[in-house]
Amino acid sequence: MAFFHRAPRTPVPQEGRTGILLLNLGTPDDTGYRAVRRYLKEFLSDRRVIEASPLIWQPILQGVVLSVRPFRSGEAYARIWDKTHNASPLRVYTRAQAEALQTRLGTETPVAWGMRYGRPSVSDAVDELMDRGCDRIICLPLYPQYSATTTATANDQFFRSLMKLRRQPAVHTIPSFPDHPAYIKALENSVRDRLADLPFRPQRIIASFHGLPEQYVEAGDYYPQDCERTIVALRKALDLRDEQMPVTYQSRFGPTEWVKPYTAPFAEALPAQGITRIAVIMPGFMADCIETLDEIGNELRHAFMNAGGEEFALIPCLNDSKDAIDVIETLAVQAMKGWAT
Ligand SMILES: C=CC1=C(C)c2cc3[nH]c(cc4nc(cc5[nH]c(cc1n2)c(C)c5CCC(=O)O)C(CCC(=O)O)=C4C)c(C)c3C=C
Ligand SMILES: [Fe+2]
Ligand SMILES: [Fe+2]
Repeated sequence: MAFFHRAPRTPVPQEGRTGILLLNLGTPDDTGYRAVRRYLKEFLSDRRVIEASPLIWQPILQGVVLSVRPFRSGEAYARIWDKTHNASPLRVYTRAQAEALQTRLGTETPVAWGMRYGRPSVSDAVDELMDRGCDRIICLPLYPQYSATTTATANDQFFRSLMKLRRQPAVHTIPSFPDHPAYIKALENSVRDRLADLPFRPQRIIASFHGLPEQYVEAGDYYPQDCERTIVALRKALDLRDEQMPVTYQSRFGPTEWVKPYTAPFAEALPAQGITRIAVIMPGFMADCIETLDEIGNELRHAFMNAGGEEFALIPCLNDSKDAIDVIETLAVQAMKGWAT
């Protein structure tokens, strides 16, 4: 096989035609053992995600982790599966975001979406944009806060997909946007809308972010600083004091220390302090997924109620709301201006 891939199927790309590539993490194709195992194997073999030497990690992954975890995760995925679309919420919302952005930008600016792990692959999404005549691609990893385990590996996969192209597009990657005004406005609106619907007034709005191993932060991953930037801006927009919107970290994986405080013990300790009514927002996720709907919406809710909590509300992620598309469109249009002639 030739080293270089085929030329784009559209032989002459249109000079200056820009395509937008939305990237997200990835998700299994169904909730069965095989599909979840395939997804976890690809995800947890990424050395950006698990930095331990493969000589040590791969036997553990192939042995105990991939024997046990697909069953447990498959049950969790089944609880939150979108039965209308027969897909996981992360896939449903990422696709909806891409379609809504396409409608906003019009057919002259093609939009495609891809997943770092699983399908549709980043490479298929790049092919799609090039087939639609793009000679420039703006890549937007859908992570408001930077982490090497998410943003950087999404970009890695994007660059990998370009490696073998004979006719390579010009590229632009959009950086994290932890306190971009459009993003903070969208979060502010989502909190105000949800609170207006609630039959109670939460004493705390916990801001729960996906966690990260401490070691990665010590080595220079500035994810917690980006999370802080988001919350400082959001508290200001909502006129909240620090203690009214505490920051916590969820989704710990494995035995090592992760960034603290951990969401579950933090929330479970609140009823003993007289805090029995809470809401939870998860601003690290642009779309609802297993981590928000099951770990927080199901598991944390039960844990909090069992610890003496009385009221618990989940603030949905931005998903395919008008505000979410405003954020994505603003970022894309700002990036396109950098290429304006
Ligand atoms: C060492 C393991 C993990 C690191 C580091 C990690 C970082 C990280 N992840 C997200 C966003 C998401 N993670 C999701 C699921 C998920 N994450 C891990 C492990 C690590 N994540 C696992 C094993 C899983 C799979 C679910 C499970 O088996 O429990 C998801 C949801 C995917 C879905 O299909 O719904 C997202 C989104 C961030 C933002 C992050 C670092 C900051
Ligand atoms: Fe994760
Ligand atoms: Fe989780």
